[in-house]
Amino acid sequence: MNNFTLALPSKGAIADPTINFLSNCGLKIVKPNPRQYTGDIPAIDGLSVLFQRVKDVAYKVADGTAQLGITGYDVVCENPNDDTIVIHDKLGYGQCSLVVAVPESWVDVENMYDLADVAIDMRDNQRRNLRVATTFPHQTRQFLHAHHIHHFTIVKADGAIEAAPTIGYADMIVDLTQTGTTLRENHLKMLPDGVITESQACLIGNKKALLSHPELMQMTKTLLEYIDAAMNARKIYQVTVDIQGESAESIAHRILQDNNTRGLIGPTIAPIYTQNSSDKWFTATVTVQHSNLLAATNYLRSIGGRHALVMPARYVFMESSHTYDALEVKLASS
Ligand SMILES: Nc1ncnc2c1ncn2[C@@H]1O[C@H](COP(=O)(O)OP(=O)(O)OP(=O)(O)O)[C@@H](O)[C@H]1O
Ligand SMILES: O=P(O)(O)OC[C@H]1O[C@H](OP(=O)(O)OP(=O)(O)O)[C@H](O)[C@@H]1O
Repeated sequence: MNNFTLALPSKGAIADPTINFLSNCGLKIVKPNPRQYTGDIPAIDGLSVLFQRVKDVAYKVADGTAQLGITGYDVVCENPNDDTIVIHDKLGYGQCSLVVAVPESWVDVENMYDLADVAIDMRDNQRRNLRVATTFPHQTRQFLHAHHIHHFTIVKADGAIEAAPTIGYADMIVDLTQTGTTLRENHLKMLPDGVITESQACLIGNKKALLSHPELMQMTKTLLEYIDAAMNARKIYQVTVDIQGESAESIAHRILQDNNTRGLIGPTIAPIYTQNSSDKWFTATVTVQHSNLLAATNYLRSIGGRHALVMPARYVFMESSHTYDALEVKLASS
């Protein structure tokens, strides 16, 4: 089989979470040597792993060196490329936002309209542009233009962007934030309407490679089957209760009365063979959404359910991988 490459982050905020995420999906990565930048996923024959910086993951997928990659959605938005397709935009970790932040001392600046006034004021009264420090110039330009701010200069900086206004080489910043701590500690405030991109880890692919290699599509399908099934499972529990009743049908009827206990299709009910054969006991199994677990358990109690045994699901395979189905549609229309 052809060898294809999945590029993964080698360092930074989403490096370890990516390894853990894939491992939780049943896609453990085997790295023969911790110092090497390559690895394998034994569950998918013919797919190698290449560890790269988050930005390089995006570049390598765009130029086809890697056919698949996991990186931050913020990075993908910053480097738009016609050859890159976003296959899954919410892998559920690495959440952060790219935001506009100004010094806390700018008490009159509460939103993007106020910021537009500041830019005009600087231009008219100080004869200079608003200086914006960022490593995301593309999204910053687009966002500021969309908010009618045109008199600005991007100051490229490599790290510690948050210090730029204090040091004095920029007036304000555009950077990633997660908890907001770094902004606060640097006496900056984000503007409530200044969220440019909501980001999390995403799976991307090289469009041309996907369109021209059926074996790569097959590998991507396997990858997505595992990812979808593991992500579906996070929301679902299997609940089993013992319950007395005249018949399996009468118990099923009671269970089906409540939205929270209807499960994916309906309950499974089986007889329990007790020592006292005059008692008619059954065991009923239903799948329950995580958010409805307590409500479902309480309903089962209210109809006579006892001894609720709750098991987390490991995988929930639906009739097909919805993400793979969506990829086929996107590729067909591209
Ligand atoms: N709190 C966070 N702060 C920054 N990035 C985060 C955070 N949480 C998740 N991320 C994700 O992790 C990525 C940052 O990874 P990393 O720290 O390796 O980037 P970097 O510092 O720009 O890398 P490099 O120094 O190699 O250029 C972001 O692009 C984003 O998608
Ligand atoms: O809102 P917070 O939770 O404080 O997180 C935001 C900070 O985290 C990131 O830096 P990181 O520590 O990843 O290092 P970096 O500056 O090298 O990217 C980011 O660049 C911010 O500085």
